[in-house]
Amino acid sequence: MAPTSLHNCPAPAKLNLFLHVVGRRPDGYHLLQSVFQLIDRSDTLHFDLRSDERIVRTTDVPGVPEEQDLIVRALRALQAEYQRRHGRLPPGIDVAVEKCLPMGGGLGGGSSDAATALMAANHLWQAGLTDAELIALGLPLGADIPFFLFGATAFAEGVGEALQAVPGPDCWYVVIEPGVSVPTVAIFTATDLTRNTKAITISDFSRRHVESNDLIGFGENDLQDVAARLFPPVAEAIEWLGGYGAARMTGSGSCVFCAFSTEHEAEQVLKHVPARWRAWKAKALQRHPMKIALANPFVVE
Ligand SMILES: C[C@@](CO)(OP(=O)(O)O)[C@H](O)COP(=O)(O)OP(=O)(O)OC[C@H]1O[C@@H](n2ccc(N)nc2=O)[C@H](O)[C@@H]1O
Ligand SMILES: Nc1ncnc2c1ncn2[C@@H]1O[C@H](COP(=O)(O)OP(=O)(O)O)[C@@H](O)[C@H]1O
Repeated sequence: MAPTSLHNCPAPAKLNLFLHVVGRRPDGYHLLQSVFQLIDRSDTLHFDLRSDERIVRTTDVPGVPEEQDLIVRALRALQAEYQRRHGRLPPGIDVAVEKCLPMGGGLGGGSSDAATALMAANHLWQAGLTDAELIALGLPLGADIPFFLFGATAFAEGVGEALQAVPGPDCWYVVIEPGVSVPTVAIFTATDLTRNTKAITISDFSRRHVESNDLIGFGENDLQDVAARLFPPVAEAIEWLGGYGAARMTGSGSCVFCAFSTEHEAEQVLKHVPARWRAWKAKALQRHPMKIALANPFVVE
């Protein structure tokens, strides 16, 4: 029997270990190449089936009206797909969200929340959609959603929807939140954005990543210079963290990270982070924790 609630569901953050802009689609969207890495810093979501058919967010998310919340939009998209397949709506869901991940941080929090919601509702409704079908539902809502549904370290192409598994690093990260929210659109519309990095193949990536011989590995974040120019705290955080290793921005910013071999090394760096920034350590995850939980009936419910 399917459960009627799923509580304490993790929606982990991602880091873009590198992010290249390799071209543009005819509709103006930028073609990217990136490696996405899950980390163990998460929002937490709670789901309860309702006796009617409404999707209701029961917690306030400052700055995100309920109707615009990617969680609510993802659940409604899956509800409509269920109706198309079964000729009736499944029960509604109350969803509560505890935000931990900063918005506009490049950690993919909103997309991860939506992906966790799709996985949870697919289970609660016994809707039976495959990962590929959930990815097709999620992609129009946000380009990072397919990665979270994929659920493991991935080499991503297109706008982020063409995903192939790559071995994930076994390391710890120090992540600094520079205290600014970067709107993705502001970075992609900048005239000085580099849009012509040479595309590589996944085997180029694997070889050059090993050759690069440092933990952060191959590549650059092509969005970083624009974000650092428009948002000076991003530049300051990169410069400060760069004193301890190769520091890089994730996604379109604002967060900045550096990789370390051990938790202890990450803790030592954290002790010195200037008080004006929130900073934390996180471990690289090999697999999405929600996928692990849903594959094990004794963990969920
Ligand atoms: C850059 C990345 C990398 O992981 O992540 P974040 O930093 O947001 O986490 C993503 O590709 C973010 O994709 P997504 O989350 O869909 O971006 P949105 O905020 O919806 O995009 C806002 C606007 O940026 C432009 N945009 C976005 C993605 C892309 N590949 N090309 C674009 O040109 C479009 O004009 C779009 O309307
Ligand atoms: N559940 C949600 N959590 C966070 N942001 C959301 C959510 N739903 C919609 N959004 C919108 O998505 C934007 C990007 O947020 P987020 O995904 O956390 O950052 P980023 O895209 O930089 O990784 C927010 O500014 C907000 O307007």
